[in-house]
Amino acid sequence: MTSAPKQAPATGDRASRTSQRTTASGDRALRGALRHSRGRSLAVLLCSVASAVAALAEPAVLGRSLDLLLDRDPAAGRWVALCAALVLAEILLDALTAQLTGTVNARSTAWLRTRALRTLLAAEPGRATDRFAPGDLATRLTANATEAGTVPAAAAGALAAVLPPLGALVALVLIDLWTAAAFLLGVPLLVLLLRAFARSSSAAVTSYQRIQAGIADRLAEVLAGAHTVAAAGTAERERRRVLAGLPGLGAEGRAMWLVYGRAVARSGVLMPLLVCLVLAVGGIRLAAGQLGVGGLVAASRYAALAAGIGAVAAVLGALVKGRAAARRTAEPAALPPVFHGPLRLPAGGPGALRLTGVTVVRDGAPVLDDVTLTVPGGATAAVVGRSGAGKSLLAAVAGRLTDPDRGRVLLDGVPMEQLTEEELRREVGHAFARPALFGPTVGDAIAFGAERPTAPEVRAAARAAGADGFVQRLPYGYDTLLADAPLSGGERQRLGLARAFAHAGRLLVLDDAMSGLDTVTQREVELALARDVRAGTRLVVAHRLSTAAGADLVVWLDAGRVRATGPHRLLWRDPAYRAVFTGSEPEAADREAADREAAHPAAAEPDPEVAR
Ligand SMILES: Nc1ncnc2c1ncn2[C@@H]1O[C@H](COP(=O)(O)OP(=O)(O)OP(=O)(O)O)[C@@H](O)[C@H]1O
Repeated sequence: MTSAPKQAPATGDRASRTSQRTTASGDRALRGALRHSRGRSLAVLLCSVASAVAALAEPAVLGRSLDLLLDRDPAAGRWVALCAALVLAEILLDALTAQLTGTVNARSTAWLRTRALRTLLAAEPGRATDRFAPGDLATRLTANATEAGTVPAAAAGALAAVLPPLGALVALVLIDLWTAAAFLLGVPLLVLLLRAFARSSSAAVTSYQRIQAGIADRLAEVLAGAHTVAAAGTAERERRRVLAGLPGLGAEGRAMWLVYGRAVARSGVLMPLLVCLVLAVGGIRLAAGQLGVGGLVAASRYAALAAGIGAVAAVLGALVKGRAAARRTAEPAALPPVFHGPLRLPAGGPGALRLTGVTVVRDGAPVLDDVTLTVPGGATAAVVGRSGAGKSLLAAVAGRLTDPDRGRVLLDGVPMEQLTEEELRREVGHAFARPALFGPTVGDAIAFGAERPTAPEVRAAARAAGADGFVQRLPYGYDTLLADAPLSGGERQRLGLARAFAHAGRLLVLDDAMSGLDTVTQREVELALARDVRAGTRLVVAHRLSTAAGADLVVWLDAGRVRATGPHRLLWRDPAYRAVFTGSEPEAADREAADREAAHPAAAEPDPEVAR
C-alpha cells in the first residue's frame, strides 16, 4: 500500500491554530505527568524549598555569629554550631533533591512515553505513519519524551530557585535599606535579560528539535532501504541527504548556545557589579556606624544570593526546552482512537461478509469508491485488479484495519465497528505480503496474538503454512531466536501465514500473503488452508491467476470501483479481465485467450452469474 505524503506544511491561520492546539495538548500532557508524580514532585519542592530556606538563613546566622565572636559573647558557640548545622542540612537536602529529581524525571518520562505509545497503538493502523515519518516518531517518543519528563521536577525546583534571590532581597531590606536600594538599581536589567533569554531560546530549541528529528527520520529510511541504496550505488548521495540538516542543526545549536552564553555573560558582568555596589554602599554605612561588621558580611552574602537570580535562567531554559519537547511528544498522542462497540457476533455464524457503498478517501480523493459486495459465509473470494486498484485498501476495510469514510462493513450481519475489540480480533485474522514478526523466538512469532495458541496448534498452523519444514531445520526449531533465524522473504511470509492460521477466526484476510511462495508451495498451502485450518470465509488479495481460478468468487477491482464480481471462469471471457493477469492490453489478451481457449474450450456467451 502506498503511504501518503508526510505532514503537508500548514499555512497562515491554520498553522497558528495547529500550533496553539499542539501547545495545549503538550501542556495537558505535562499536567498529567505532574499529577502522576504528584507525591515525589511535592517532595522535590519541599526539599528544595527547605534547602533554599537553609541557604537564606545561613548569612544571617553567620553575621550574628561573627558579631558575637567579635564581642566575645559566650553565646557565640551556639550560633557557630547553628551555622554548621545549616550548612550540613543544605548539603543533605541538596543530595536528597537530586535523588528525588532523578526519580521524578524517570517516572514522568515513562508516563509521557507510555501515554503517547498507547494512543499511537490505539489509533487506526497507518494513521500515525501517514502523518509522521517513523524516525520522527522514534525521536518524539525517546529523546523528546526524556526532555519533557524533566519538566515536573524542574517546575517544582523552579520555585526553590527563585526563593533564595527573592528572600535575599527581603533580607537586604531588613538589614539595611540603602544596600537593598543599591541592589534594586540593577533589577530591571535582570528582568529584561531573563525575558530575552526565554523568548529567543524557545524558538531556537523548537527548531533544533525539528531538524534533529528530520535527520533521524532520513537515517531510519536509508537503513530500512539499505539494499536498494547499495544496488542503486547511491550510498554517497544518501549520506549527504541524511546529513543535509547538519548545517542547520549546527546553526540552531550555536544559536542556542549563543543565547545561553549571552545570558550567562551578561549576568556574569551584572552580578559582580551589583555585589560590588552593595559592598560599597554597605562600607559607607559601616563607616557611618549605621551597620555592624556582621551586618556587612551578611549583606554581601545576601547580595550574592540575590544576584543568583541569573541561575533562574538555567531552570527557565530547562522548562522551555521541556515544554517544546512535550508538545512534540503529545502531538502523535492526539490521534483519535479506533472506536469499538459492545456487540458480539452470532454464535456459530458462517462469516458472511457484506460491504455496502464503501468509500475510502485519501488525500481528498476516493481510492475506494462506492464498493458494494457480498461474500457468502464459508466462501473464498479472490480480490484482483491492476496495481493501485485498491485491493489492499479493500482488504484493510474488510478486516477493519481501516474504517471507510462512507458505507458499512457487516460480518454475519453485525456492523464491524460495533464489535468489541476482543471479538473483532478473535474472529477476523490477517496475513500480509511483508509480515512483521514479533516475539523472541520463531514459535512466539507464530503464537503472537491476543490469545496464545498451544504448542501443537502452533506446529499445526506452521505445517499448513508450509513453514514446519524450514523451522525444524533451524538450530533450535521453534525455540530458535528470531534474531538468529536467517529468513528469506518467502519464509517470513509463511511464518506470517502460520500466525494468521493459528488464530484463524470466521474471516481470514490474506493480503498478497503468498506472493513470495513458489507455485507448488502455494498450491499446497491453499489445500492445507481448506483442509486443516478452521473453516470460514477467506478474502484473498492476489495477482496470480491460479488463486482467482481456485476461488469461489472473484471481486474485480478497477480504479477503486468494483468492475465485476463472479466466478473466474466466467469473468475470464472478458478481455479486460484477462489483461489484469497477462499485463497486456485487452486486444492482446484477447489473442492470448483465444490461443488458450483453443487448448481448453470454454463457454463463450455472457453469464448471468457475473455481476457488474
Ligand atoms: N494512506 C494512503 N494515503 C494516500 N493514498 C493511499 C493511501 N493508501 C493507499 N492509497 C492509494 O490508494 C490506491 C490503492 O492502494 P492499494 O494499496 O489498495 O492498491 P493495490 O491494489 O493493493 O495495489 P498493489 O497491487 O500494487 O499492491 C493507490 O493509488 C494508493 O496510492
